[in-house]
Amino acid sequence: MKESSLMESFPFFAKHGHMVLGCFAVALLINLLLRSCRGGEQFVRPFRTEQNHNPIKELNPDEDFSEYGEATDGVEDDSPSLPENLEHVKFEYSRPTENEMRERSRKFYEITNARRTLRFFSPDPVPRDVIVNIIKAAGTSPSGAHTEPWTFVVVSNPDLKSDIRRIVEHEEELNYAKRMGKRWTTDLRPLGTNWHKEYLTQAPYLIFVFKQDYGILPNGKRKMHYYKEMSVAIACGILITAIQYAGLVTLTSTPLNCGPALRTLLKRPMGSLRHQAYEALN
Ligand SMILES: N[C@@H](Cc1ccc(O)c(I)c1)C(=O)O
Repeated sequence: MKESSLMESFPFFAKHGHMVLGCFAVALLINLLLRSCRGGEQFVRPFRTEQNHNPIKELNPDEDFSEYGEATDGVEDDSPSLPENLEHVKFEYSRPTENEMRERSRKFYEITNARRTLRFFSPDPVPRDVIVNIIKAAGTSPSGAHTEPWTFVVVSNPDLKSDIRRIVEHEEELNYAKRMGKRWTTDLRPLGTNWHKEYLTQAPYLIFVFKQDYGILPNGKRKMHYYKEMSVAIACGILITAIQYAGLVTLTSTPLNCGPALRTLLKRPMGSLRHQAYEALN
């Protein structure tokens, strides 16, 4: 399992600083990890074909999920992962006029063009249902074989945020000092980034996005996930855009080398060999 590269599409310019004062804030951390299991507050989007199903599943962190087990079997099975008689959702469409399209695309561009990657946030609270809607929007993303290989974990607890900040700042200090190297740190200099991550305790919400390398079928077998990184990345794009559309602000970040410690803190399932080694050492 490898950590994704950090996504940085818009630099933060000091002159935009005043724009966020008084705004609601959301810090977004993207971390690509193993399949979902437990920890924090967790939202999982079910198949859209499941009618009358509450799309948000809130898991009790103390619940025992061991019954789901580890997938021990391969996928040499002739039954598909989705139901054979999968019910398809009816598509309703009415084509807008060209002028309507022009206007809608222009307005949408204006909204996306106003997004900035920020490293300071207002601690003002944001209604929880807004975050739920945003995650539901991200969960409408297309995915390989409709496997929806993602888990969103939302952290708002101040103690947990402090623990996360401690882990990230510790690793990032090493990253900047040793791991990233001269070229990388030189390229980042104009952006003014460093290992101090006050925003991790300032922002009202941290959203972790976990990649599920595979799922577990009801019969305990492994459910194959296809194009998982691409699928998760598309979902992240929708997530960020939904946050922007709601009038909130974000930082998209993948703190290098923090995966194992964050997985452990957030009680995520064992991931890479590196994570297992980390667990063994701690
Ligand atoms: N993870 C570090 C370094 C960093 C920062 C921005 C960026 O676009 C890239 I690529 C890397 C940090 O978050 O400071």
